[in-house]
Amino acid sequence: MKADLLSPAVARYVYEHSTKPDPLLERLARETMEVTGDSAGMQISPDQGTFLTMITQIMAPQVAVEVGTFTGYSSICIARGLRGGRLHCFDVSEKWTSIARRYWAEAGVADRVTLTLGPALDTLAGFDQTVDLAFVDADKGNYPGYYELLIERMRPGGLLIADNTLRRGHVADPSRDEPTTVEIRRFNDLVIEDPRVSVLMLPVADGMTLVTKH
Ligand SMILES: C[S@@+](CC[C@H](N)C(=O)[O-])C[C@H]1O[C@@H](n2cnc3c(N)ncnc32)[C@H](O)[C@@H]1O
Repeated sequence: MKADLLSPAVARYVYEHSTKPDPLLERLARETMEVTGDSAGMQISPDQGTFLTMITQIMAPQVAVEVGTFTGYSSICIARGLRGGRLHCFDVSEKWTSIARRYWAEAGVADRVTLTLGPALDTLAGFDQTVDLAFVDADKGNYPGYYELLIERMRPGGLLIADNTLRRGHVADPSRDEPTTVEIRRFNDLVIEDPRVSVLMLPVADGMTLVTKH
């Protein structure tokens, strides 16, 4: 459970009163742990997965984008919420996304997911569709670049969700100056100053920022 922003008792309560992942997602989480070791911590948490499926159902996007796919957990949650739209995934890792491809097939969503491999600043620059929904969960230093590329392409009323925007609460602690904390602070400041959008930070898991375009 990633929600160490809450007390353990509240985090447990929230977990117990939220829809759980199905056996396929549980198996994917287990395999990710076995195959990637410590990197498995990059995977979104079950409550975030439930949230992504719900928000995708509500938004009913024709074009959804994910930056940072890893072994596929969040992409399956988004793809499962689609009703006729497509999810375009961007990642650099052939190795990790080969696991995602296998699970997309098993989950029955492979026909609605496209994967583009390569540095996402370059590959997104060549993406020429209007974006309805975006989930950003890749290298934190490039969040400002991904944000600009996605907001430029987003329809009015579209939604961008950025993950890990609280950095375990370190963003609010001036004594913390690790590179990733500094990068995320810079991103959070940039977004709240942007007159094109409305912003809500959700203290879910490691912090998710919701950004809607006016
Ligand atoms: C935090 S993980 C994504 C976790 C995923 N959303 C999930 O739920 O399992 C970050 C991913 O970003 C990818 N990544 C890192 N740098 C990247 C870049 N410059 N361009 C595209 N993807 C990148 C990594 O390969 C990794 O798979």
